[in-house]
Amino acid sequence: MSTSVLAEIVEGVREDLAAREAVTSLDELKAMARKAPDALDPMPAFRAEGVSVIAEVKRSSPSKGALATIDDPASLAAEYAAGGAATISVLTEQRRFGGSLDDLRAVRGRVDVPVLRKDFIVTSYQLWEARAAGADLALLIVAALDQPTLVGLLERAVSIGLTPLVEVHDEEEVERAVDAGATLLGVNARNLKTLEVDRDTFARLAPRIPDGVVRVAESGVRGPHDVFEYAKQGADVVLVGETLVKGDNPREAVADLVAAGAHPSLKQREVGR
Ligand SMILES: O=C(O)c1ccccc1NCC(=O)[C@H](O)[C@H](O)COP(=O)(O)O
Repeated sequence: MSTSVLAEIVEGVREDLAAREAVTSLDELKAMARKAPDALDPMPAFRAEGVSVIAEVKRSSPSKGALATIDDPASLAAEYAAGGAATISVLTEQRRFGGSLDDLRAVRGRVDVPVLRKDFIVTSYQLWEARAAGADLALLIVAALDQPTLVGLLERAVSIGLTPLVEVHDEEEVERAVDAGATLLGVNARNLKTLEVDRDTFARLAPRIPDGVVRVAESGVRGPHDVFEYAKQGADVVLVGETLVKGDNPREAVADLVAAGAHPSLKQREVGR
């Protein structure tokens, strides 16, 4: 994917957003968000012993096309939670990932753990939408935002109770995320130009993330071995999509990842806490 494909995705997101804005005003959305149950804080679990797992509801992707037929996202999320997932990520982008806010609402209605809105968020309207749908976290992708917009969205997210997960792909973006005040920082191993996954990206960038910032390793986790490796490199959290939706026992698959991240030999690792 070239950067222009990211721009293409964001263009589609903006078109879909304009259609929703024509139906629901920002004031109406804010009123709905204020009626939502208080947001859950994912950070205590992320800072606890062992590596936390964010398990993703992912129907399809630009890199792989259709991944799985997910008839009941809430049941899938419930299986993830039963396996020990600390947070459920729901891809809500429709055109390339086949997701929706309906998926997020369904998941929210079923699980007790925090829920992440995973999307290409470019305006505060989408943050209010996330909160109104019951999300507890929202993704902010540094590559999709200029610095003032990143700072503004991060502050807005926090002010309405959402925990922002700030996603980076390279050294410069780490600096921008930290300058913006990120406390939960995701290193995505998927290169946005080629769509290829390079699992060494996390090891390269992790030393640049200050202590106290929670480090999330995103993308390309094939199984327990990758969780173990990311943990050794300092990951506090892993975010896993494809491997879980393509497997036949999501509860067991999540439990295996959680167990790998809690391996006794990891006790001495340095973590960004
Ligand atoms: O998954 C893609 O192809 C993709 C392409 C362009 C931008 C984002 C993309 N994925 C979003 C994600 O960050 C992943 O869904 C998430 O990290 C889980 O990755 P994986 O475990 O490799 O499915």
